[in-house]
Amino acid sequence: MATSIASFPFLVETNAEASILLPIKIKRPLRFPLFVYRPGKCAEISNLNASSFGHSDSTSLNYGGLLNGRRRGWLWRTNDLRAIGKSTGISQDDDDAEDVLQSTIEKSKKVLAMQRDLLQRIAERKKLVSSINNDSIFEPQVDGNISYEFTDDDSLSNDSNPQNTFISRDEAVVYQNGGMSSSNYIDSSEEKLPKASAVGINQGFDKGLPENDNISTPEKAPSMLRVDGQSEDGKYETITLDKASAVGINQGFDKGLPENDNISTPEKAPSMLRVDGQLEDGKYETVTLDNLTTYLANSTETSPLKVKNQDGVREPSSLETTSEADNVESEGEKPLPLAGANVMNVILVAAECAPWSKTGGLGDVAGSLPKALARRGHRVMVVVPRYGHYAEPQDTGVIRRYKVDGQDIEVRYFQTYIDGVDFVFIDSPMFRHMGNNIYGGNRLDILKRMVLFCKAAIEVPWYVPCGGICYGDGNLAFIANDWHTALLPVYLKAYYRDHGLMKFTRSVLVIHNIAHQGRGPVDDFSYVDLPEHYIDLFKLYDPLGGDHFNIFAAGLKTADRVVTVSHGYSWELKTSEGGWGLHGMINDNDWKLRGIVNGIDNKDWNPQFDVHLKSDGYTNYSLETLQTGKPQCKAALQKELGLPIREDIPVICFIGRLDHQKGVDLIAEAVPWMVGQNVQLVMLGTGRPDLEQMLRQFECQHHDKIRGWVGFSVKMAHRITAGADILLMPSRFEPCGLNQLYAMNYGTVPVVHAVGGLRDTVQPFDPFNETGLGWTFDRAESNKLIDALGNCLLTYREYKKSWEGLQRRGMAQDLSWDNAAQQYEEVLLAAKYQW
Ligand SMILES: Nc1ncnc2c1ncn2[C@@H]1O[C@H](COP(=O)(O)OP(=O)(O)O[C@H]2O[C@H](CO)[C@@H](O)[C@H](O)[C@H]2O)[C@@H](O)[C@H]1O
Repeated sequence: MATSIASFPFLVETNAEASILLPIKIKRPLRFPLFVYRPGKCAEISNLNASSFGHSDSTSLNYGGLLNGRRRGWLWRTNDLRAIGKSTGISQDDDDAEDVLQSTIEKSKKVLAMQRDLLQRIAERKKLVSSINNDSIFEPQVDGNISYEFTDDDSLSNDSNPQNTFISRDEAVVYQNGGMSSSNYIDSSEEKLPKASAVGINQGFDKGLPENDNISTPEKAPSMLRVDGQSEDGKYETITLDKASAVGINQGFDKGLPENDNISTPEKAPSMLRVDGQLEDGKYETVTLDNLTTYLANSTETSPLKVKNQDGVREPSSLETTSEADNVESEGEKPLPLAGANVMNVILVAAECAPWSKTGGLGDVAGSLPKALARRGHRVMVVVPRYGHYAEPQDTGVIRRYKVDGQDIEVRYFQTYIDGVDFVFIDSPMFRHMGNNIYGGNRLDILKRMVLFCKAAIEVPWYVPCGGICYGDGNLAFIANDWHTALLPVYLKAYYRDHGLMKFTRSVLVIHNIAHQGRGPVDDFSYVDLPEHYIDLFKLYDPLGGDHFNIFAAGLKTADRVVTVSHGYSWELKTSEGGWGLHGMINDNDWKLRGIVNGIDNKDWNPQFDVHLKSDGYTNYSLETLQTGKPQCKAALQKELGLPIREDIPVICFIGRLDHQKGVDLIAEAVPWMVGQNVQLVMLGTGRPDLEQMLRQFECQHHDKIRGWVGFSVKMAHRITAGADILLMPSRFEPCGLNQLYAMNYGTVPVVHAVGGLRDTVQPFDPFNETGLGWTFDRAESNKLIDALGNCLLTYREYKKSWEGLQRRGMAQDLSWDNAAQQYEEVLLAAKYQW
């Protein structure tokens, strides 16, 4: 019986031209040729032919390797595959072939068993996750690491304890991409890492495995595959495969297995694993683990695999499967991505991105919005400067040079793939060692850094392969953020679109804070390196300073669409008070402006999973355990800060930048009143030196009631949010505000100035109807703050049920990014179809 390649949709035959993974942990000489790519030198791909390994058979046999984790690998001997499928030129009645056949059947069974195990673990994890939070937006992680080891008997073996097998530091996998660049995805910072879990993704072999079964190479076999996964320890792993390794992801098991050996597909398997493939015709496909089994199951002869091409359009591939896939129980049709046919390539460009770099809310947004867009099915990248040495990103080997102020500056690109998002870091001496002083230096220093950053970021889709494939400039939208990257839309136009390049690339500019605009004297124009006539975009008349140079202005005019981070702020931006000199222009461009309220990262900022609540007496809690968990966190906070541990005393907190915007001076004015209220006040912030000093002074003066923590501590921000009862946000203006969202998610009741995003997100408490989420006051004045806080304290003390209702309503909200991501998608689409 002939078995066509349709049974093995991912099973491909490699040839000498194909790049190949380094096999790892080979315990005895291989008997087969091995193509080895040596890092950095594609010319050194060497064909270690059969004789190199003491084997006389010169038949081109290959090893497919799928590196798991960052360290673990397994090897698949193509010879075996041929033995079951394709005539290799080796006599099929050869005893060896029979042996190989038998061993392959054995291996197949093992692989199936492992797959079952993986799926079971996935199902368990999924059950756990769904029991934790039905509404949770975060993606469950795979902890079912299945490993394959190339053992002495040349068989694929499964290590029952996946944590036990590792490859050493110098064992690496490198891919080579068209000679343009190479990327080493192995993180050498860890001595030992768990093995990959993706290798268990297959659907079996062929029953019976007839002697002369052929395996033919599909016309359009994936030439580059990538598997990304998150392991139990939270480490991320990226594996790039080529054709040779694609054999590891195969399909079709099963003949010869017991009748009831069906594989159950969990309702929704974790999507932490992703397989990206590029077809030979340049088309691109993505399979995540959450859809992989369905993907495979659906890919019958009559239902060809759906693939996503580089333009994001899903279309059938020539890869097909046989009805063997029917042996896998699928729980239903794989739904299309939420974005449907609208999937796009999206690149968010920002000056900071949590957790690597963060000075405020922009970092949070850059770290979490892209993940929500990716969950909708878009191919998403974040580009951010590399301010220090970060553990996850690896050097892609891509080097480019850009002119800044007449000098050629070299940049390198680092890359990692986490939660469905490619994070690309631009490395240059100009960014390096900035640490957390991201915006340090004088005006021109920052300007030059941003010129370099925007120039380098815009060409990432051309030059930086992610998972082996560059994004390209078709069906692509950039999301630039604040003035730091407002040059990007301008460069897109001036350098590219004006010259017929990047014709299908669009830009969206997000206003997080209009107060910072990248202003300077008109002469600053010489630093941005643009044709003379572009100066008009930057020139702005200011009643105070006359004509000046304004980067935000140029970005707002040039971007295809503009978003700001709440509806309230989009309205305020158009007023002379809220527009900070740009209101006229924003009014002129009103047609392309939209307000979208930020979401929060439900994984990082979730009291149920918060990693900062796992020690020092803190505890994770949820709506169900609010009444015990939150008081425990409060006591732990009081203890950590050296305050009296008193459950009955309300803890009021403030977290944020110490500047005019945040209204911390209004809190200062209210402090004399507050200390008479038998409350505790905890303030965390950095910023203006005078305000920092003020915090210290309050702590000295009222040591039994006030703590002023001067510094930037993410851990303390989380702990304070969990342990406090009340959050104060008397911001003078607040485009969105994230702290009030975090607070509500933690059952901490906000008292806010009703402005911008604060007004949008904190519905005032109505004691008659028991509705609302907190207290608001309508003017940024300390007496207004005192009024609102007074009512809040009264409710806290006298109306416990109402208080609990406030907490619960806050926690029950869906504050996730999913809703916002959908709205961003609409904006991206509008930009896409805009000419
Ligand atoms: N000392 C400290 N230690 C630890 N963490 C600290 C800290 N000071 C601040 N943070 C953290 O920084 C973030 C601040 O976010 P915000 O949205 O409140 O303000 P920001 O003004 O920076 O952001 C701008 O952009 C965001 C995103 O769009 C808008 O929400 C906002 O209105 C706009 O002003 C929060 O995650 C907070 O916990």
